[in-house]
Amino acid sequence: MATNLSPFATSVIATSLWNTPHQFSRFSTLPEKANFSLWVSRIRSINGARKRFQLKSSNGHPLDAVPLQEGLAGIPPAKNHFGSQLGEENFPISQSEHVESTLSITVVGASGDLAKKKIFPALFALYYEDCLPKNFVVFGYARSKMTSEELRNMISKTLTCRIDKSANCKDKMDQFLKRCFYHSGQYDSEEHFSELDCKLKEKEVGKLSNRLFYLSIPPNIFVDVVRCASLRASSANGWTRVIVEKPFGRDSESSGELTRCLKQYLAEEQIFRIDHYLGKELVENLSVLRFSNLVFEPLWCRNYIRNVQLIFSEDFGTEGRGGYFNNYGIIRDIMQNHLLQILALFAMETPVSLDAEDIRNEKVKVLRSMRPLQLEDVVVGQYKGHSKGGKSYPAYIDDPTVPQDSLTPTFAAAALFINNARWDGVPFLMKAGKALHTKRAEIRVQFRHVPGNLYKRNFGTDLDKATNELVLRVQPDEAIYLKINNKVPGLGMRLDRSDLNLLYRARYTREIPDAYERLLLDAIEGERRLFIRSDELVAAWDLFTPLLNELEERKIAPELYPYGSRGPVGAHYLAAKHNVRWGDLSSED
Ligand SMILES: NC(=O)C1=CN([C@@H]2O[C@H](COP(=O)(O)OP(=O)(O)OC[C@H]3O[C@@H](n4cnc5c(N)ncnc54)[C@H](OP(=O)(O)O)[C@@H]3O)[C@@H](O)[C@H]2O)C=CC1
Ligand SMILES: O=C1O[C@H](COP(=O)(O)O)[C@@H](O)[C@H](O)[C@H]1O
Repeated sequence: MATNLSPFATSVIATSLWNTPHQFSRFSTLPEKANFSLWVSRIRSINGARKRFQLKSSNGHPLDAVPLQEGLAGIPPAKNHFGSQLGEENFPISQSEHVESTLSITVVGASGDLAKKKIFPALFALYYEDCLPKNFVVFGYARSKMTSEELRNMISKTLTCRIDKSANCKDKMDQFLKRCFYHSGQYDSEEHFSELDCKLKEKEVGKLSNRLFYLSIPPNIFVDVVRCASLRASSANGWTRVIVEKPFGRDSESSGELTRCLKQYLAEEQIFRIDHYLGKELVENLSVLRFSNLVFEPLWCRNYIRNVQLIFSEDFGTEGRGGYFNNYGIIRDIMQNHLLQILALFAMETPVSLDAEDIRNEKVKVLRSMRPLQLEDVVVGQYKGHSKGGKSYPAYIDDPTVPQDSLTPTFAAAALFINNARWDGVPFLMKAGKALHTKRAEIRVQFRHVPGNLYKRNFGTDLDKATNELVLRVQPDEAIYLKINNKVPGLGMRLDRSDLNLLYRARYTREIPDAYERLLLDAIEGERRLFIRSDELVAAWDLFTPLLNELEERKIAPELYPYGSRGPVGAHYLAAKHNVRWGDLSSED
């Protein structure tokens, strides 16, 4: 198997083998080339090192990664770029065990919106929290002409200190910025990536180099960059990983093609497909809530849950991103990835362990059990211009980069079903929209009615409203609350609805880290739990592609809704068809 992969990919397989004894069976050819007993003794020494190493990734579970701050008891034997053989001559153990390591992070597309808004600030936050290794550098790479000093100026404007931790912040920023450099180059130029490689080597000299590339660029240039980086700028002696931003294709075919192309240069273990919703605190908490509290897990099935709602809404339009958005639409932008990932986490069976593969195995089973999506179970909408309080808000098609006759949905609602024993018949309703009345993301779980409820007549007419509802408010103002029925104090017997509320800002003074911090840290640590595996991606696209094709082939016109409204009325009919009332509509929310 390894012989068909690039040298870059082969070195990563070696890394995996090196770090996880159980993976020997998967890639059994590689250890045969090396001295097996030597491998085993190294693994033992790595395991020893792990015990001393304070893990900092988001999973409280032993990692596959080589500890970054230890001396290097875990250097993988590697092939060099010219394909020389794996083996001891490349990595004499006596040397490797004493070599210091360094981490080089290259943000490709450093001049762009995401890099400025999220990636550099997240890297700084990790530095500030002492989560980055002692030796690290950050390189920005893009076509824009800029000096390192200009890059520092640019990113210094977006770095912020935590409110709860502002001591020495200015000094820390200066120290961080000193570690940031820039290289201008074309995305398809091997020569320019060779130049980057030289600059990286200058910083890494004498150390074992681990390299992380963050592709913060439009998807049409992903493969060029991966090719150039893999051939010219991958690490010769440490690991090389690549974080890929969405979109991962626009349907099954293009996504498959992207995966195939990436895998010409990278092994699956090197690809970190990011879905930043998986890095959000409340999404992380979903599994904790369910698997560490006895009160929830027994209820987590069709017998007790009436429906589940996954809601995403933004109170602004596609401003500035119309060009990108028009080619994708809200279903590809939010539903096929962020909401579907949450659904899979919500609905999966208990994984064997917290290991990334165990969790992703369970998620993929859910995705593959989804009932094919029917057009009649989907509503699409597009926002139109609207004036309110003397202010006018644009229509989607007012964006100069969007064609006047665009049918691209900026809103969608869908009813999905999971064809398995746990969830048979339970509607999972998704709703995602831009330019709505509020900004919010939440998971709502509506429970069934209490059978033979003694207090039925004390609820008045609307029994539906009196069922329990569990809400995980992902953002803003993170909270988990459970709606319960209780007696109003007094001599009569009147029932009321109240919330048992875990409001994060009231419970914890600590600022919640941004999702990109968690995900970057995990990629650095080699923790793949929160990244999308290729089979998950296949299953996600297989679910949505037929629907997307049908919408496009039949030129389904989206229902127009005013900017700042609650979205198309059709979403309510869809919910009603499945006996559901959207939970985000009640007044107390
Ligand atoms: N922005 C966001 O909030 C989010 C973005 N993403 C994804 O992250 C990635 C980066 O997003 P974002 O920063 O907004 O993207 P940008 O459009 O800002 O592009 C990033 C950089 O790529 C270069 N670039 C832009 N267009 C092209 C092109 N057609 N050909 C070659 N190079 C180009 C530019 O750098 P230069 O000209 O200097 O080379 C630009 O600064 C995208 O894949 C996006 O889908 C995902 C989630 C949210
Ligand atoms: O991936 C995306 O997410 C953002 C919303 O992210 P959030 O963390 O601010 O909720 C969305 O605006 C964008 O369209 C989409 O590509």
